[in-house]
Amino acid sequence: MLYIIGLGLGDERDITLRGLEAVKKCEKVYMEAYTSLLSFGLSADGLSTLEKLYGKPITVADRDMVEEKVDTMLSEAIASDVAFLVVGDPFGATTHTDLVVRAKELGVNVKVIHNASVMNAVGVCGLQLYRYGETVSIPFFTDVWKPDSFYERIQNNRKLGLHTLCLLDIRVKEPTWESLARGKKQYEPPRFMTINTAIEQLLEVEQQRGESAYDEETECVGFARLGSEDQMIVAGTMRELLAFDFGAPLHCLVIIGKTHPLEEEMLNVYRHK
Ligand SMILES: C[S@@+](CC[C@H](N)C(=O)[O-])C[C@H]1O[C@@H](n2cnc3c(N)ncnc32)[C@H](O)[C@@H]1O
Repeated sequence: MLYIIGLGLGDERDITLRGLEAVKKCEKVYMEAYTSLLSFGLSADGLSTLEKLYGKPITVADRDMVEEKVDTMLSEAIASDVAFLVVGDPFGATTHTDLVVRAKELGVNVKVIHNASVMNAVGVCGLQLYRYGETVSIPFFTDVWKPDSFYERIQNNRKLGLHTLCLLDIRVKEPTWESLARGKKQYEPPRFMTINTAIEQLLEVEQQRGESAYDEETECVGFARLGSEDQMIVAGTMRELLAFDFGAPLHCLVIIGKTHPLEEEMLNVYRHK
């Protein structure tokens, strides 16, 4: 059996009882470590906290492993119980549907154990979850690569008065261009996009497109480390949030659409002072 288990957003204690029971009976435990991270990170210490709680070693499954060596994990799950841990919910934002499809093709039984996701935790700011449009991802720009397909999506959401959740790029174990050219992979240090960088990039694209999808005065909410003890939630204009220090990752941003009075009342709790 392959158990795909959501860990929630805060720390090791956010796993559900059902999730913990499943992990405890699994012979092998993998942890997906490239689409999100727990608030205490994936440092040696962070992992050993998880390992201590579960009473067994964890294999960190990076992008290479999940994309290239997934069949090894699945063949283990034919004969024994294997856990695949995902921070947040396994089907929140990045869905691991490809893994489920591949497992089914190989005749592996799959059980999913859900948990909280960034997709619902943003509800804490008071903006109603059913008033959101398409979620967008903001990738890190380089000098020569500035993909901006998020712009139309934000524009469309805003035309309909809907809020937009912007998920911010995470670069973990990305091979450097030079190493790819040499054929021997070397990796860049991990990078997590801040709300400040996201807003800079959003405004850069608006300046180029000039279609007034949003501007410096557009109201947003910035979230850092949602679900952890020191989570930070600040509502303000893009200009205000651009200068605000949200601290350690992970960050995400909501661009506010048309609001209901009750949403406004709740947003006031988080207004930038
Ligand atoms: C692929 S999504 C998260 C998927 C995860 N499985 C889930 O359900 O939450 C990753 C992005 O969500 C945002 N994110 C995830 N956890 C967060 C948190 N605790 N606080 C703020 N943003 C978070 C960040 O922008 C991050 O780059």
